[in-house]
Amino acid sequence: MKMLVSVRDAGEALLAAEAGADFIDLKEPANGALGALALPDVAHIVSVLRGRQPGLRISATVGDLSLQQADEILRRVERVAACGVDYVKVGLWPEPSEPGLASTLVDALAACAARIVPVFVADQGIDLALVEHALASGAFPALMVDTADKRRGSLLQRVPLATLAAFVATVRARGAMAGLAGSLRAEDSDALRGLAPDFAGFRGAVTRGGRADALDPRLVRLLRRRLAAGAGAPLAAAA
Ligand SMILES: O=C[C@H](O)COP(=O)(O)O
Repeated sequence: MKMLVSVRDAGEALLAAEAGADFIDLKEPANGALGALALPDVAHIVSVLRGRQPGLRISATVGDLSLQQADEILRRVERVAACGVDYVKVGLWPEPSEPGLASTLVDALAACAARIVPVFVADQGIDLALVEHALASGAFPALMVDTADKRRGSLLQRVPLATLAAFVATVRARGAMAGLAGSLRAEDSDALRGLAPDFAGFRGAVTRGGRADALDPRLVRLLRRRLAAGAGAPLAAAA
């Protein structure tokens, strides 16, 4: 299982890469689950990483935007992609009062030239029909799950494991990568290995004082070991 780590600047990006992150995800964690960085900052981090860690895959987000802001999302997709990232992450926030909006946005994203990773915001569960709809386009290299409310615990406690397993199986069956995130902790490693997504994403778990705090590379290394190893890799190793 690969590891995605969210970072807010070039210093954190290099620390995360050196500590074993496979995907470097550019975002401002203080601005929400998919908080966006300023475009010049995204371009700067990309150029630093390409110079020092050329093989690394880099994603960046368009920000926490609702489904009603589809035009703004599409504009930002183009601008973020132009910064040179490999993937642009776009959140799909549930909108029960307007059920067609999400699939309309998915269709518009599928038509974009950029490599987009739709992120299913799963605080109220996962719409597996929408997942299937996104996969049917064949346009997305990866699909992710994440949570918006970071105070309410790990994704693995908030969404039934059977639903997460169905998400992973459905995505992988169509040849895309499946990613899981949402306040995941080192303690979730065993369950994550059982679910076997292509990658798991972290921010809060690689900080000491909450996801807006600075990244601690020792925690990235700990997670790297816990995700790779069987049960029993010592939790205290990063202390
Ligand atoms: O993309 C992944 C997220 O940044 C994960 O953040 P989190 O671990 O604080 O939920």
